[in-house]
Amino acid sequence: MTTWIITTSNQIAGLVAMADRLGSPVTIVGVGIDVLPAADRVLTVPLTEGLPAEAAAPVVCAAVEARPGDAVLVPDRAGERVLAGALAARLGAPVLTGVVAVADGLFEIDRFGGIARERIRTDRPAVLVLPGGAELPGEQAAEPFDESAEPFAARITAETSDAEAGTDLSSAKRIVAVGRGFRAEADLGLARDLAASLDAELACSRPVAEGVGWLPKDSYVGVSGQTVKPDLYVAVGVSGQLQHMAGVREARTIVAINNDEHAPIFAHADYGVVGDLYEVLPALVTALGRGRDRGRDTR
Ligand SMILES: Cc1cc2nc3c(=O)[nH]c(=O)nc-3n(C[C@H](O)[C@H](O)[C@H](O)COP(=O)(O)OP(=O)(O)OC[C@H]3O[C@@H](n4cnc5c(N)ncnc54)[C@H](O)[C@@H]3O)c2cc1C
Repeated sequence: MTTWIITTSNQIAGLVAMADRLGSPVTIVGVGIDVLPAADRVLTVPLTEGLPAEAAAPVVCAAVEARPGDAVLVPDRAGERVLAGALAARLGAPVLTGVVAVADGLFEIDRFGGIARERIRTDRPAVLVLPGGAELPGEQAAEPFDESAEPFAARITAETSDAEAGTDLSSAKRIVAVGRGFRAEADLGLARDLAASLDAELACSRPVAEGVGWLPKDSYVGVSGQTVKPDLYVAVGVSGQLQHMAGVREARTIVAINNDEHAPIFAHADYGVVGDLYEVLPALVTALGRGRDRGRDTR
């Protein structure tokens, strides 16, 4: 049996951890990347300039000779999800998301934000879409995979960059998450100040991204968004509904700031501030600044 990891970057610590649990020899297939973390076998599917990773799907499918019992691990990122779909179609394999445990070929999956757990056994390979995780050092030069399969004829014709994009929340150590407690988009500046003070990334609840569109869609945390495991998660004006908290279960410390003492978030928080975020955030940013200044004085 083999565990396959398909990736376009070295941000695969989460996948390597799952591969360790599966215990089979590991083959990493890098798409458009040729120096990868060490594994039993490391292959690269080269990408010519202007070709998006998704276009390499036919070549990636040719490279992955998965057999029943094999697991194919793919990071939960936009381009790679397309590769997961192509591989599943080619292998006749199920795509499993939310896998939390594997034992003897039995995959355990959280359902409904973790209130139920489903167990799945398959007599085919399984394609698992998982949070990629932190970056690992590139240690092994990959062998090029030479195959006659033609990539799709897609081309990158233009690129627009989003000021907020490019953050992989799944590997962030500190996160400030904003919810609908903010009255206006401009007020998110308060949360950005706090994030800057804490050297944290900015995330949000689903309505902030999908509803009012104040932050990009890949910024929201929860059962249908990102799964995160930071050391510190500061939830500001977030009510703490089950669907949101499902994405935060592995956070080490949760701090909640909410003006409703009965908000569900307080049942999940290690520390809670019952108060108006419009007063609490500026005070917190000032206090953190003072703390830093004091630290400088004593050096
Ligand atoms: C199938 C499904 C999937 C979903 N998936 C997700 C998901 O992945 N992620 C997700 O986040 N949601 C998801 N949701 C939505 C989820 O159920 C909640 O509706 C959502 O998380 C609520 O977002 P919120 O906490 O920002 O807003 P609200 O629930 O409106 O909470 C706002 C909070 O701000 C507080 N507040 C208001 N004013 C202030 C103030 N001045 N100072 C301090 N606090 C204040 C309020 O007390 C309240 O607790 C899903 C829903 C469904 C049905």
